[in-house]
Amino acid sequence: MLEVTGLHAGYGAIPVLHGVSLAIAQGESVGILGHNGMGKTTLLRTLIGALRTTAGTVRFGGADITRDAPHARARLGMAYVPQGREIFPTLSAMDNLRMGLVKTGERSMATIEALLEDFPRLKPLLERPGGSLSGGEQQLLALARALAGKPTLLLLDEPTEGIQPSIIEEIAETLAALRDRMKLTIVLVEQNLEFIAAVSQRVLVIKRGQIGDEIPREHLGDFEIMSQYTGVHG
Ligand SMILES: Nc1ncnc2c1ncn2[C@@H]1O[C@H](COP(=O)(O)OP(=O)(O)OP(=O)(O)O)[C@@H](O)[C@H]1O
Repeated sequence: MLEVTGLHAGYGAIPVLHGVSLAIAQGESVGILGHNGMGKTTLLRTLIGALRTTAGTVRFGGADITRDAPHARARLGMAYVPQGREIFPTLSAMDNLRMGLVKTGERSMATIEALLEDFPRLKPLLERPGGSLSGGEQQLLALARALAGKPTLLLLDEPTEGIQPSIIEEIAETLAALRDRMKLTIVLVEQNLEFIAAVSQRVLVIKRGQIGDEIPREHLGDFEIMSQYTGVHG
């Protein structure tokens, strides 16, 4: 479904990605593990088209989208939950969710009502301003808002950053359930070993702007071994 070949990108004259190649099948959930500054956010921003690809190709659902603008990629089914979540702080949680419908133009609330069954923690919070929710609640809201647009590929940038452990576990369970039920394809960049192991079927390691090792499936969840691949500790 997503095929990236020899991807280069950066900021002005500063190169950050030096030939990233990866292939992700429909319905697969792939984690990309890496330290701060290794290019995780840059990779996701290049995949959604917010940063220009300077060399290489991105194919999505068989089409070459390397030069497509972000809105065109969104229309094809890509959704992105950025680091920091970008909830509209003064809009209510419900209005934040409604913003997620803009992509499909849906007017009825059926999608949101169905989604809330997967996000029960949001139900009593819907009238509150988005900015008054805790970090974990905002992350759940950002996920639900992204899913309201009915994406086929969900790109997540460090969803556990700054979030208390009890909600991290809930977010992992919610994502794993959605992945299994909706056959969502997920690309998750993270440095939280436990979370990435709970959500991903495969984990790739990014180092200095390139994909290095793939951690063998049998080692997912063995945090000592995982940390040897990256130097990231659980
Ligand atoms: N807007 C920018 N202008 C110039 N350099 C940038 C910019 N954003 C990021 N960088 C640099 O690009 C490199 C990769 O950053 P990136 O944010 O992709 O890393 P990351 O792996 O996501 O790390 P983090 O977890 O800290 O966000 C870093 O050296 C960073 O300083």
